[in-house]
Amino acid sequence: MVSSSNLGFPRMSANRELKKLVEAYWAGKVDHQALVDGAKELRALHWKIQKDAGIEFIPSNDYSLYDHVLDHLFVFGAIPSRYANIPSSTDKYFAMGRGLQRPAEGIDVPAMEMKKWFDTNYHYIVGEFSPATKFHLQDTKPVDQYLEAKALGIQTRPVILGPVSFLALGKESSDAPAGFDRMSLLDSLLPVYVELLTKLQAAGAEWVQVDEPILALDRPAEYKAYFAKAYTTITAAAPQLKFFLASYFGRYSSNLDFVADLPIHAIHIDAVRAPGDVDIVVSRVQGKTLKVSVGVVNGRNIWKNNLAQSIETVKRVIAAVGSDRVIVAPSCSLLHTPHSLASEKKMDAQIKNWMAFSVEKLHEIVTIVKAITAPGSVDAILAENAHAHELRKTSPLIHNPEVQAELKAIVPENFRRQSKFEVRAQKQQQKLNLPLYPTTTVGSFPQTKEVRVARQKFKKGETTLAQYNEFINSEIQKAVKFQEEVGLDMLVHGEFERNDMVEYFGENLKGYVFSEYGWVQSYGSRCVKPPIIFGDVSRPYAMTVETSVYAQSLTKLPMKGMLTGPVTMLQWSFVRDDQPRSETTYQIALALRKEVSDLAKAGIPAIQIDEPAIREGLPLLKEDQDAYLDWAVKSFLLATTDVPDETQIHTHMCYSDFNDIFPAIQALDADCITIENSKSDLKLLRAFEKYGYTNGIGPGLYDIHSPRVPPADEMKSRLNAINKYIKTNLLWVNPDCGLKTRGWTETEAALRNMCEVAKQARSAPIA
Ligand SMILES: CN1c2c(nc(N)[nH]c2=O)NC[C@@H]1CNc1ccc(C(=O)N[C@@H](CCC(=O)N[C@@H](CCC(=O)N[C@@H](CCC(=O)O)C(=O)O)C(=O)O)C(=O)O)cc1
Ligand SMILES: N[C@@H](CCS)C(=O)O
Ligand SMILES: [Zn+2]
Repeated sequence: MVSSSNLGFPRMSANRELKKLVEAYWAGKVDHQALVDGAKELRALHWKIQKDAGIEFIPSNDYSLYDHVLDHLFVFGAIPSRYANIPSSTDKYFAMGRGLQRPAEGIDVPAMEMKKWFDTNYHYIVGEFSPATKFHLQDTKPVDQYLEAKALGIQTRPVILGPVSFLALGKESSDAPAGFDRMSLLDSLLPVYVELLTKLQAAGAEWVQVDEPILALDRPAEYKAYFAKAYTTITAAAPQLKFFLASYFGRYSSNLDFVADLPIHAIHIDAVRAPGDVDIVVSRVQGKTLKVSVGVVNGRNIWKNNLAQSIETVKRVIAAVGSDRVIVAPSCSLLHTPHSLASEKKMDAQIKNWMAFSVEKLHEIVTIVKAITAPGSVDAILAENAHAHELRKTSPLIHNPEVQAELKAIVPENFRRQSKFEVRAQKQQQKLNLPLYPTTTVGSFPQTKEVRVARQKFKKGETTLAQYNEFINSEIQKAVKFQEEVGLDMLVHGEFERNDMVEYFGENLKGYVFSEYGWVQSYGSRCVKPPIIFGDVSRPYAMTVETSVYAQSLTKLPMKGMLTGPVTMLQWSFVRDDQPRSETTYQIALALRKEVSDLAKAGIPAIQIDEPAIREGLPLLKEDQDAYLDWAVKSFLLATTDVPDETQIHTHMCYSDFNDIFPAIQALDADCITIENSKSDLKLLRAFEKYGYTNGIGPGLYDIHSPRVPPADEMKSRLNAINKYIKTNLLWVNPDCGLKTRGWTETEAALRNMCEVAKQARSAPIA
């Protein structure tokens, strides 16, 4: 009989309980036992939600206090030596994720690198591997959490990151010898997987979900052998366990040639991103016994499933392989969608009726199964679902003829600045008169509790708009004064008025709605609340001009306006699924073009249009990438080119590997790009040199995700290293990213060090 399954449940819970718990632990407000007990309670609640919804295959070990890749590094003992002398195991775990500075104990370790999890806004911790890496099972979290659920009467399917993805998603550590390939560690890693799987088998697990999302990427030929070796070894070692292999976020593509022949018991298809894979996989598994998990419910978006369509897809698979071999599932883990719609009391009821968050998605999965196993039993739900889809399709809320007309009127000149960079740079320097190694920041200053509480009070109606604005203006005044004092050359207003760099604009643009509780984990305890694009996007009023003009009025130094770029606005929102992503992005770009132009007209000399998500949005398979880069670059250009040469356009990118999109970065033609760099081991800079990047560039001098204050010497040697690759006249000095997650004390110490480093560099500039 066809069965229902989930691949992973969001960890934060309905009101970000996990975030609050972990942060309370870090702040010393609760002890270790409270952390352990609190997390256990949340897991129990989440298992119960899934069981009550009627899900048969419920995941365990999908839960994590920080990140599931970090959990695996910890479980397999892949802990870099710099963390060795942190005595407590929990502190060590968190230090790997976020760094730790305890001068009294002689502890000062930066965090490990974070990277985007495929094309999502979730960040994972990047493993570091060298010939010295010695794997051992140093923690049994997957077994412990399986037993925890079992004790509650819930048989779960533990989720583990597969051995090939585990290594592939890491990197060679900086002390690894040249030519060392981390995949060569597979042989020494497999025995530890075997040990873990044997323990899971002994504990009573029937199935294990092995995630190998690396299969959604183009893989070199060697991967066939890696997978064959890994899966022959681990399946043979735990013969009573059934292996559910999951890849998601895209097509198996040519990887299917070897995946279908692995000795596994079920294979998952992301039927939302890769609908074509359904028939391809089905034909490849004909004559075999393995089950097919059909991921028809979208784990990456919040729209209601088209149940009739999904039922048809599942029935097609059943017809081909038989109902006993079919599993209905979300397309990927539900980690990337918010907890439940039930908490949303303020959202427009019509639009809310088009949506499903994680809990509702579980019910969709079960409804699809019931529609097949007990025909007629869910007819009312199916009718309601069809009606909601019909209403959405024909809703006047969605379409705006003015926006459509503006899109049609775009001409090629709208994608070009007036002059080339060299000409613009001269005019800008005449106006700005910046020193060599000009210092700046990426935009945000600490979003303190005070700022957030002030916004919360205003939103609740406890303070007036005038009071809120007065508060924000006083924060801007403090930030401007602070920047002048520490010696920065180009200032920012600090982004205090923004809850988030995307959500804020979503709240101001037409065509968007936003949720109250639609939180999604971004990294560690940090969450984002992606706004929801439901219709044509337009700008009803200038969104940032007043604030930037106010900030500029407080100083003689140049002020940088601050906007979020069109691709990032798209990528970090839940987007409409009824038109191509490119079309939605052009709509956002048109709205931003008006804002950029208004800022320039208001006398703001520099405008930064952040595009941190441009690399994240890159399609996973090479054959799809050029088309994306074409519209992504054009969208940025559309947003940024309606300004005179004298206006300096900045952009900013972070937390991705940018090497493979270099030509596109150059094509953005920004006057300056500030880019996350401090943990990139100079790889990024080599690419800037290799591709002969011609415009201004500010590679980050320090990591901003850790409370650790970078010593001046550390930044000085980083700047010297950078200067070997980037010409001095193009070089800017700045942190990796915005400072919103930092406190003022460490921000001041770090920026003072940074400005001092720039000052010293000016006294002996490298030609
Ligand atoms: C640059 N990054 C961003 C990404 N995606 C985005 N959408 N935005 C980004 O900035 N992706 C890549 C990186 C990820 N980095 C970060 C960095 C920091 C955060 C973060 O700090 N998130 C906050 C939530 C931010 C927010 O929306 N705050 C609201 C609501 C505040 C709140 O919780 N209020 C409390 C009351 C106040 C209090 O007691 O503190 C409440 O409602 O209970 C606001 O400021 O108004 C986080 O806390 O996780 C995310 C990604
Ligand atoms: N301007 C934003 C960019 C973050 S990627 C900030 O400073 O927070
Ligand atoms: Zn950034």
